[in-house]
Amino acid sequence: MFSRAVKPVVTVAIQNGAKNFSTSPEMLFKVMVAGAAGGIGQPLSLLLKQNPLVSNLALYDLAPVTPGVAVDLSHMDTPAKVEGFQGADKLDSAVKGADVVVIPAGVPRKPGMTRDDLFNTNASIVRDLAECVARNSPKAIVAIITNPVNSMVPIASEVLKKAGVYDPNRVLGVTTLDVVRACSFIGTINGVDPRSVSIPVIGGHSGVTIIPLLSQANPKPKISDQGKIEALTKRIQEAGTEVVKAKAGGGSATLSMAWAGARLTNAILRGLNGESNVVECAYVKSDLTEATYFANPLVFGKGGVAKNLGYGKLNAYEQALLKAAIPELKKNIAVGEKFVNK
Ligand SMILES: NC(=O)C1=CN([C@@H]2O[C@H](COP(=O)(O)OP(=O)(O)OC[C@H]3O[C@@H](n4cnc5c(N)ncnc54)[C@H](O)[C@@H]3O)[C@@H](O)[C@H]2O)C=CC1
Ligand SMILES: O=C([O-])CC(=O)C(=O)O
Repeated sequence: MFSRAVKPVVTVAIQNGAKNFSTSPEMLFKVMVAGAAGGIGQPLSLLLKQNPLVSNLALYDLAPVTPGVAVDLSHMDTPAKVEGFQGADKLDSAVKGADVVVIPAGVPRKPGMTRDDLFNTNASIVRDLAECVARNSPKAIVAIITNPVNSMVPIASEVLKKAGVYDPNRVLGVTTLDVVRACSFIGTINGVDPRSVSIPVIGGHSGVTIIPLLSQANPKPKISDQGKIEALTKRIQEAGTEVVKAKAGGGSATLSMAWAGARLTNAILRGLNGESNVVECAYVKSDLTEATYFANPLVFGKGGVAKNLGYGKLNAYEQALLKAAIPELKKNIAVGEKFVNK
């Protein structure tokens, strides 16, 4: 049975996707990965096994290879204790005591599909996982990677609401890959290290709902004309499809997603650990726009989302992008809520 470890204060360096930084971990946390044997789940678990804030890594999946993935990772000479949980009858034990539940369980796209085409298969997977969180670890922070993210977060939220344990600060949709891509593309354009780039990407995680705020990028992309700004925006919005096409039927982004997922999980853990000024974008319950869930920069703290930083000033082009995104987001949210409340 898991019990949370408390470690003496030491200074360690953590590789956080974009940035190197130091922290003093006092608390260590249990992270559960649902879908841990998959294309995202395996490299995500590999990255989480290296995180000094993780004491216990629970790897849950339906796939028969799951116990083997856990044994494989357990041989890494890092402190996190790894346990594998294969099959639905092991789900409750996997979730029990989890501080963070990361969900990349579900089917990915093939060429020609939209993320919404995954709804019918993935909705019940996320619903069942959220029910398990409500039963076993209602205070866990739930980070949902499974697509369509715009609808999956409302599903998990409605399930937790029904169970009477919903805390909007603890349920997030993972949009970090959009930020990672924007930083990567701007880094290339500007000829700088992409780790030195920061940019908010707001809205949601599909097509027109992905809104990179290039006007707020630091440094700004070295592009003079509006046509090129629009082309870069489009590339970020369609980057998932770029990978789906390149993999030609072999799935969607897995490695860059694992990197992005590890980055967001690390931000969540740093917040839980009491570090201040930990900021990442994620898709959460929101009253900033007419869409009741919305992604933008958030401060993470001991209870998950500590502060919503909003999205600042948009230029005319970005305002038009936002206008186009809202009806789509509202539709995606309604579909998710209806699935639980039908
Ligand atoms: N939020 C984002 O930015 C991104 C989201 N995704 C999404 O992540 C999801 C996973 O993608 P991949 O890892 O490439 O797929 P995959 O098919 O390689 O892996 C999915 C894993 O989930 C497992 N699984 C299925 N049903 C399950 C259940 N009920 N409980 C536990 N595990 C279950 C499968 O056995 C498999 O191991 C997809 O829905 C994909 O669209 C992918 C890339 C980026
Ligand atoms: O495009 C997909 O289906 C997977 C995904 O969400 C992404 O890569 O952004």
